[in-house]
Amino acid sequence: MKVIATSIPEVMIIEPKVFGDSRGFFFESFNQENFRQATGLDVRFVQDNHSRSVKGVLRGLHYQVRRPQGKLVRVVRGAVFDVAVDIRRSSPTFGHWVGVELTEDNYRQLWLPPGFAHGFYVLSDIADFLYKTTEYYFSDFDRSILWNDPGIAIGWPIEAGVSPVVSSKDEKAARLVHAEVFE
Ligand SMILES: Cc1cn([C@H]2C[C@H](O)[C@@H](COP(=O)(O)OP(=O)(O)O[C@H]3O[C@@H](C)C(=O)[C@@H](O)[C@H]3O)O2)c(=O)[nH]c1=O
Repeated sequence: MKVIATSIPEVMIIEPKVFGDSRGFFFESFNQENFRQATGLDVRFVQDNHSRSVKGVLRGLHYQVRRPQGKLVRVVRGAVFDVAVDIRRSSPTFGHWVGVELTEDNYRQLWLPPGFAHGFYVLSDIADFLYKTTEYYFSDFDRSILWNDPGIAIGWPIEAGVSPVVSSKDEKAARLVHAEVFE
C-alpha cells in the first residue's frame, strides 16, 4: 500500500496494492500492521458502516462530539467527492478542508483522524460507501456542520443550478462558527 499526503498532514490517502488477473482482482482493504507501518498510526476500528446513495446526494458534514471517530473511508461502487474538514480549534489547519475523489476504479481510501468533520457528494448513479470507525456511533453525540458554509468554502464539484440532495438534519446544520468543535 502507498500513502499519499494531502494539504492537511493528518489526512492521508491510502492506495492499496491491487492484484488483477483474468478472474478479476484481489486487494487487502485493511491490514493493521501495514497501515501502522505506512502511517505510523496504531488504530483500532470498532465499527464498519455501509451506505448507499444515489447521484446528487450529499451526506455531511458529520462528526461526533465526546467520542470523536477516526474514519477510513472508501467507495466500492460508483464515485464520490469526499471531504475532510479540520475542526480542531487549536490546529494550524482549523477550518481547512481536503477533497479527494474516491471511486470504485481508483481503489483510494481516505484516512480522517478524530477531530475532523466528514462529508461526501455522489458523482455516479449509485455509490456504495464503506468505512471503518475507531469509535462506536452515539446518536446523542452526532453533529452536523452546514455543507456549504461560506466560512469553509468547500469546492464541491456541483454543477451550477443543481441542488444536492441532503437530509433534513443536514439542511438545518450549524455553520462552523456556531458549531461545537474540538479544542
Ligand atoms: C452513522 C450511523 C447512523 N445510524 C442510523 C441513524 C439514522 O437512523 C440512520 C441514518 O443516519 P444518518 O442520516 O446520520 O446517516 P449518514 O448521513 O450516512 O451519516 C454518516 O455520514 C457520513 C458523511 C459520516 O461521516 C458518518 O460518520 C455518518 O455521520 O442510521 C446508525 O445506526 N449507526 C451509525 O453509525
